[in-house]
Amino acid sequence: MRHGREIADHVGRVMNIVEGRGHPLLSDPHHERVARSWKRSLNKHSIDPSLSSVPKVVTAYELREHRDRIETFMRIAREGVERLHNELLPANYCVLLTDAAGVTVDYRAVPHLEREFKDEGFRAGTCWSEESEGTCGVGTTLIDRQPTLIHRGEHFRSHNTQFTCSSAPILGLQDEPIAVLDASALFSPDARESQLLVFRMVCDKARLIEDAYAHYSLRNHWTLQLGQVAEFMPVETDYLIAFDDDGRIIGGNRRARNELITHNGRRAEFLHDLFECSANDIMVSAHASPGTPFPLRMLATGRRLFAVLRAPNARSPAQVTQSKPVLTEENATAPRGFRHLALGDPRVKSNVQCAVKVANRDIPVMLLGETGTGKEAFARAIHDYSERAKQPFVALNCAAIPESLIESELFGYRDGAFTGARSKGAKGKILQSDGGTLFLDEIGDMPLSLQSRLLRVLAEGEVVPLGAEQPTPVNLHVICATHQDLPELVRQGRFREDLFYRLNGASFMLPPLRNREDKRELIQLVMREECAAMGREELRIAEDTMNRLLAYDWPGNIRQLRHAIRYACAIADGNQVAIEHFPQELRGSAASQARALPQPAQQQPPAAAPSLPRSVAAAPDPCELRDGEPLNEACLQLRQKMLDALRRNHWRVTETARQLGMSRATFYRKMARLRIVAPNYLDGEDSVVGHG
Ligand SMILES: Nc1ncnc2c1ncn2[C@@H]1O[C@H](COP(=O)(O)OP(=O)(O)OP(=O)(O)O)[C@@H](O)[C@H]1O
Repeated sequence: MRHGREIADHVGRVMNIVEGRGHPLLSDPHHERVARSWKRSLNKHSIDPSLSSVPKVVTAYELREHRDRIETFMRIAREGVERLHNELLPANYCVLLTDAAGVTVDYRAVPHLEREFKDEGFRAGTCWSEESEGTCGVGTTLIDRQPTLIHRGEHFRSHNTQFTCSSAPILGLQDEPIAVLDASALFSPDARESQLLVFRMVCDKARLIEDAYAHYSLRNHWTLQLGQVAEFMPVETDYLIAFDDDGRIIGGNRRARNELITHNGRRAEFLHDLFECSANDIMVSAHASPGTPFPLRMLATGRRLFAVLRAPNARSPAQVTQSKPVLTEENATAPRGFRHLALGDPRVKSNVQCAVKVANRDIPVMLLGETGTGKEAFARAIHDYSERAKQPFVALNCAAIPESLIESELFGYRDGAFTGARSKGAKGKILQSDGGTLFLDEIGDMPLSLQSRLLRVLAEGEVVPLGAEQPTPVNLHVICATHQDLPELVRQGRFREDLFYRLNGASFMLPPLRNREDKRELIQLVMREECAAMGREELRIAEDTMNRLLAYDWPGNIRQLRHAIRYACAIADGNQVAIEHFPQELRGSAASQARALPQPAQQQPPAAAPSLPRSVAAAPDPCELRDGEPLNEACLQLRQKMLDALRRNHWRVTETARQLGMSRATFYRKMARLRIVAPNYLDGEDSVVGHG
């Protein structure tokens, strides 16, 4: 109950302001806002400032209607409201969430003060709009769409002049108010400053809820989550930007709308209007290291941010095929999942066109091509495009693990199936990929004895783990890959013919890098990815270096390209990557190949220093090959011998070279000449390709 004297003083202050007799507080922008609100309350809403009745409460039926209208939002907001309530409870603040009409749809009381708050009108259903209450935290926030602290005598109605209310708006994607979050206390110190911390807490929680709802509202689009510090990205969204398959900006959270998307009064339409790269580049960077923040630079300001890309929530395959294909350049017509692979090479393009047709037909796929041509990347793209995308993609490289282990790796085993088995058994790769895709790399290295067991899995859709008696049903899409000539292995009796036909539902030959027509685009793309990963976006490839990279024959294909570029980017000091920054085998070879390229005399690169001991380098080599020349019979035999020995030794080069009576350097040189590259390009002391 307010005393008559207090009410009279309050009304006197209000009238002084409203009737323009001034007040010292008016110099402050906050008090200017309060004054404007007081004027609205009196002149527009015709509210009596002396009124001391409790606020209006809507009926239970009306409250249900108010809640129903924002049911989903309330579900998302609940966590934020709860957290604020828990934080402020010890200080005797109640927390409320109102809708855009100012009606309290969610209310958290202070248990030991519940009656007092209720008597003053704090409860579910109370309407705190400015039209009803005059100046108050919620009402003035809704009108100004700004966080507002209305402290004690700043309220308009005398009934509310003991309260302190910190309120913050929660806006939708079009800046329309959805709700207001508010924390109020019945009693507080006189000084307004005593409330600034609570005010800050309310603003932060309102932002948290608004961002969570923006994430939800934009879930069916591509979204970029952006932040200033990579390490903060997983826990806090600074900016959120959504875009469509064309790279056109759909919207974003409030900070992104105000600070990024609209700059100097102009609204960016596409991602490339905003960043120094295209949507295509962003897709590629994100694909290279899923879930890891990658750097992006703002076009207008040069400011660097970190980004994480999130794919749209699952769309039906029909929607995916109808959705306009992404991006601007060569790959504009490639379907989702394949865009980073198809950069303009006609063979890759036709592979992609065919792959999308079989992706959802459960037709086994066989991928052929030299090592490092991107067979696994292609297999993943098929999986990502297919309806199985949300299920596991499980890969097994049959050449990379000893024969004796393939069986348990693939089929799994029950507890105690063999000596050394883990006591709880293990789910093999086949069962791990149940519902998804099993990628069998280097299928030509699958031991004959296991080929028949694999055939049974494919034919009968069930697997019997080692030591188990009963088969377990399994549903998987098998994609296999090999760089070997499988029909030849079939002829030699090393690969089962029936398994070959079972696996070969649709086959795709991935071209070697040296024959790809989009070699330049691939080099640029890998360069961008590697630079982004190192945070060295300023690095560029000099044109003469590019020519030499284009002329090199890349026996290890895209894998070798990626490693070479990664190495060069790490070595280069300035802004340019030059040929001397690349690994030795590339410098030597590129130098000789580049001689054929027409180059202005002054741009001739310096001859690369020979890397091999003179005696070895000078020795006549029966396997000396010119660019693109097929391997002759002698070379093929030596290649097979080296490959067999490498596999026996699990690709340990030093050991293999020793067994074959060659120095390590000679062995490396022959590997390069004979286009042998390890299935997994190992790093470290025994790396199969030495740099330097
Ligand atoms: N289109 C592409 N664009 C960029 N990078 C690619 C592309 N295709 C493959 N890569 C990269 O090349 C490397 C080798 O790719 P992947 O493992 O798919 O080749 P592979 O043919 O399966 O090799 P292997 O036969 O030795 O198993 C990986 O680092 C991959 O990221």
